[in-house]
Amino acid sequence: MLDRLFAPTPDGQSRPALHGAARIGIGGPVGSGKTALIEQLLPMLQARGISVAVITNDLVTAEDAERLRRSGIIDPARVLAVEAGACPHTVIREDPTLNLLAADELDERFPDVELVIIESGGDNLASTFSLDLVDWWIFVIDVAGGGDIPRKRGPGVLQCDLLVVNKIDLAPHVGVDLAQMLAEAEAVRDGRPIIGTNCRSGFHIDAVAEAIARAVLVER
Ligand SMILES: Nc1nc2c(ncn2[C@@H]2O[C@H](COP(=O)(O)OP(=O)(O)OP(=O)(O)O)[C@@H](O)[C@H]2O)c(=O)[nH]1
Repeated sequence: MLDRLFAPTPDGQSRPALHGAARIGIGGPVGSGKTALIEQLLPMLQARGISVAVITNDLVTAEDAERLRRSGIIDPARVLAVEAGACPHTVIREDPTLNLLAADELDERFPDVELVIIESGGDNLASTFSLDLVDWWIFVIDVAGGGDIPRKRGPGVLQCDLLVVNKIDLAPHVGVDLAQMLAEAEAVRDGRPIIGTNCRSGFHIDAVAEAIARAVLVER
């Protein structure tokens, strides 16, 4: 099993993880590519020898969990679904009990699991993760949502540990100046990490996997 590192926080401090596997969050607006990012990340993380499990959050269905279970890229038993039944951010921020219980269940069922990925239901730019739930979190926005998203300074964009700007392949089709969008994202985040990805082709997913490994796992 991997030794755990202390997860770096936005203020540069480190805090100990009190549970078994490292827990990371993936949030962002509806349709930005959160599930697609997980589908790309899983084989890459597994290829590094990292034992992974996933928790998905949907409003009233288990659609994202079913999609991952059917994908063949992960043991279906390692995918748990939380049905939020309310605004998705409620169960990742205000009261993450359901997700904490699901993560504890995965720790118990699969003692070898080193990384639990918690995908939030699609939300708005204000959604953020409680640090009681995750050690580190990614916010996914996409180019087709508009080049002005970073300028809106949503808490998700500002506070996440890693901002993923997805669907960069669509920039020319939706009239977005990608270089400007990335520069504005960098400016509002005071230089904290941003990665532009294409979750259909897999472009730059290796950089996301590397960022996860560096943040919450001993590199391998
Ligand atoms: N062109 C392009 N399409 C993408 C990319 N990433 C995801 N998509 C497509 O965008 C759509 C939404 O992707 P999902 O992964 O379902 O998005 P999501 O954020 O999980 O959606 P919700 O769970 O409903 O919030 C799907 O049709 C994907 O195929 C990308 O990088 N480029």
